[in-house]
Amino acid sequence: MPDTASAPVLLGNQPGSFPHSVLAERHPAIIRQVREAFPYEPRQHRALDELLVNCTKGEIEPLPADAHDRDLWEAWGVREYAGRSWFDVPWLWSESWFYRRLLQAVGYFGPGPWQGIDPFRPFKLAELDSQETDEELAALDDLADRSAEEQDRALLHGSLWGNRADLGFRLSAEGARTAAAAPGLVADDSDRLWGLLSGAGEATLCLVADNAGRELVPDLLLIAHLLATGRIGRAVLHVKPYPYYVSDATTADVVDALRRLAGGRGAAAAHGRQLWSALADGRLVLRAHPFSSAPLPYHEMPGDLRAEFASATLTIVKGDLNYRRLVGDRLWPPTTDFTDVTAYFPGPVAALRTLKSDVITGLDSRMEAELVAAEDQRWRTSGTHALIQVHSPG
Ligand SMILES: O=P(O)(O)OC[C@@]1(O)O[C@H](CO)[C@@H](O)[C@@H]1O
Repeated sequence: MPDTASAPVLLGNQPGSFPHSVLAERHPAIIRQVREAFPYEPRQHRALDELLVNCTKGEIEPLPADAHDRDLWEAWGVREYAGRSWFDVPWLWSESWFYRRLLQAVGYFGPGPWQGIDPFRPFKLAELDSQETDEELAALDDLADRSAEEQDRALLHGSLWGNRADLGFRLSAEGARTAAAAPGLVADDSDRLWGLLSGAGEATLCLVADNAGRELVPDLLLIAHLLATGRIGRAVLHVKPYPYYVSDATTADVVDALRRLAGGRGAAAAHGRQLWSALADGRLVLRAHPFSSAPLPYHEMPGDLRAEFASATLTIVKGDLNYRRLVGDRLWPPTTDFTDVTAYFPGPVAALRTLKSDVITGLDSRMEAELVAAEDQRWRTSGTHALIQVHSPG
């Protein structure tokens, strides 16, 4: 890797920085919202009080001795980070740790009556039931008359811009999405993406999902379109093994999204039924790998996941957090070569992401200059810009 190894890992310890605001403001806001959304019992309120103090002023502590994933987390960093402030360890790590600890506080991992109750479900369902979702699904009916190229583009862009629908982001950036002065799409390798899916019907697509609701629905529609047009023969959809980053998709969210599609009208319902039978006959497969919610970059992925991505024709990695994990959560110079930072990835990979954190690679210098001139550094985190980047080894 040329100038890549030296870029600093993002920490949350700089007051005024975006990572610091996530730890100091977004996490307490999430605790408040979850507490208000559920009729929790006294022990959960106590645990949430403790978490609020611990995550803003305390130190990282080992998981309880009987936690099912204690050994995993010891290996993922607790052994190294225990006793340190949440603000002084990699930001990526602290954020994942927050969601793991929040689920523990509300009894998600059990045993007990609250086992498996997703603390973010009310927010996800509200979004899935919204009028915006109705409108997006109704728009599918007009797409059938368009050219194949227009359909490809519309469904790819639906999945890409669906990434703006991120509930955690909205908690701290409400109103921040003003129209962008500089171009919306800051890097666009979509021709290369379509080249990889040129379709003998035998291709396998791995799609590493990000958010549920208004992002997952267009992700599923993209998969349905690729299967229906023979661009792929099989899709593997990677979701999170447990609720994460407020709106990240789990298996339960896939089920809700498919019920929403199949229970609708017109083209949406047809796609829903198609996906339902693709699950039944194995053309669509779900995975909830523990590493999907690990606090580590993909560079450190375990062998079984590496083998799965190696065997795929293309892996599409969705969203901001997955981008941070794909390229490494570092303050790269924006013109750092995307190919260099993803050289470790075991097969062709495409990133589809709206920009919601400081991490960025693969820009050309003119684009960077244009963005800075128009918005100073706000383009990095405002969610008004997006990218499609592809790396295909060989
Ligand atoms: O992965 P997503 O849903 O696109 O975005 C996740 C996100 O909201 O969370 C992080 C801060 O908490 C940022 O990287 C990003 O803004």
